[in-house]
Amino acid sequence: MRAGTGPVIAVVRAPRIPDAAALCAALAEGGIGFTELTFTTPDVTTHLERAAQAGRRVGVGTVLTAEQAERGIAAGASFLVTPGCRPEVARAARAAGVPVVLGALTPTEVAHAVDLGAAAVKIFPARAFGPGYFKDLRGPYPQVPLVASGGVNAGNAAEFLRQGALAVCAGTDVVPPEAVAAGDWAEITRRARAFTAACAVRE
Ligand SMILES: O=C(O)C(=O)C[C@H](O)[C@H](O)COP(=O)(O)O
Repeated sequence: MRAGTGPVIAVVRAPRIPDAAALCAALAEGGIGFTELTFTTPDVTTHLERAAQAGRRVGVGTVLTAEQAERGIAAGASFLVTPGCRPEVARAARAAGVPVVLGALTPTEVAHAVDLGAAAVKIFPARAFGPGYFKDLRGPYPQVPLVASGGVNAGNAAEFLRQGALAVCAGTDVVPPEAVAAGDWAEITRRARAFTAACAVRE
């Protein structure tokens, strides 16, 4: 995958999800095929099951422990995401053969995440250093798939991709907690469409 063509992952951090399958369908309608539900949502495993059974590509994020990793995988998560480098989560993912995206911020943490077997490294919070930081990281780490997460929106996503992120995470810009809780799927499709349209980087 070359820079600028990567997928978008919607990160859902909502207090309530009325219908996870409908939520994923609304995102897919707007061009976002990957959804990350997070452990800060109550009953996240129930939502994972519902979305996975509907055939959606759904993963689980904010995974901090091996126990959470195992529960997420059992519920149908096809990928795991952590906010920081978590060796026990990496081990559980490897044991189950499920890809894990480990969070990192500094160059040292990026190396640690790679050593732990990360399928990709999530630079979080990406807003802290901005898009130019991805260009800096790609110097020493040209082969490491970097994902921008935290503060990415329709206004800056293309720049993160242009500067070297292979994928971007869309959180509150695409899935505002209140729209999710209200089951406003039309609004979420509209936001997903605006985000993916803004990501269409042409080089
Ligand atoms: O859990 C993850 O995977 C995260 O990366 C943490 C953040 O919740 C997301 O990155 C969304 O952040 P915003 O787009 O700023 O709303």
